Amino acid sequence: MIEIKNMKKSYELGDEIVHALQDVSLQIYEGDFLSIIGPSGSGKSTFMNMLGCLDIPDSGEYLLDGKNVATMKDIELAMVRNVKIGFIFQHFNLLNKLTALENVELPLVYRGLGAKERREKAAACLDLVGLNGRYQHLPTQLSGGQQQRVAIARALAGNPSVLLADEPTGALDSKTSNEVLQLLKELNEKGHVIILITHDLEVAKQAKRVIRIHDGKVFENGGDWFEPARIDQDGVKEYQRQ
Ligand SMILES: Nc1ncnc2c1ncn2[C@@H]1O[C@H](COP(=O)(O)OP(=O)(O)OP(=O)(O)O)[C@@H](O)[C@H]1O
Repeated sequence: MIEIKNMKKSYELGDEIVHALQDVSLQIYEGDFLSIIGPSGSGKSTFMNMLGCLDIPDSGEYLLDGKNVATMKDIELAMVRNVKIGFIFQHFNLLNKLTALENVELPLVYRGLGAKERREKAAACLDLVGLNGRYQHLPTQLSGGQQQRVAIARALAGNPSVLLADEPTGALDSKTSNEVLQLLKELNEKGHVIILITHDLEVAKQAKRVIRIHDGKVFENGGDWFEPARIDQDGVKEYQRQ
């Protein structure tokens, strides 16, 4: 469903060139649930921006459902983003003056859906994430976990094939984090591809596949990553596929 081939992205900073993504190749399949883990500065945000069609690489290919995203113009990118990808953020990014239902409806307004259809879809998405009975609550009247559920419902509203979650549990306590991760697992079982970006190994381990990013290069786990003795921030070489 997603195929990334030899993707490169550099930033110029004065005289220095930062190679944020170095020849990254990755396949993401129907039904996948993968996490991307890496320390600060490793290239996670850069990679997420590419995966979310928020930025374009310097070179390489990005095929989404067989279409080469890397060559699309801004307007096409915006369309792909709107239809194919649902975004979930660490700090929820809800509008505080709108109710839960109105927040979830918002992306559907941009799609030109009528009010009744919007309301029904938004309500169905809130039901799906376990928030029936909370339609009229404002974000400030909801717990952090409930706010993240609203944000997940909003991401689901447009029925995207991919959910791209950037540190979705970063602002939550561990119990609530587990509930949100459980919800993401259930959504994956229902057929959504989930890409979870995190710096937390315990969170990353919940996914079916774990991709480690380090100095702009990606490594996939070879199955023996998770022995405790081998887990440390600097042990990336140990984790490379043999
Ligand atoms: N706009 C930019 N201009 C110059 N350098 C940049 C820019 N954006 C990112 N970089 C550099 O590219 C590298 C990768 O950054 P990136 O933000 O992707 O890392 P990250 O893994 O998301 O880090 P964090 O977890 O701290 O957010 C870093 O060395 C960073 O300093």
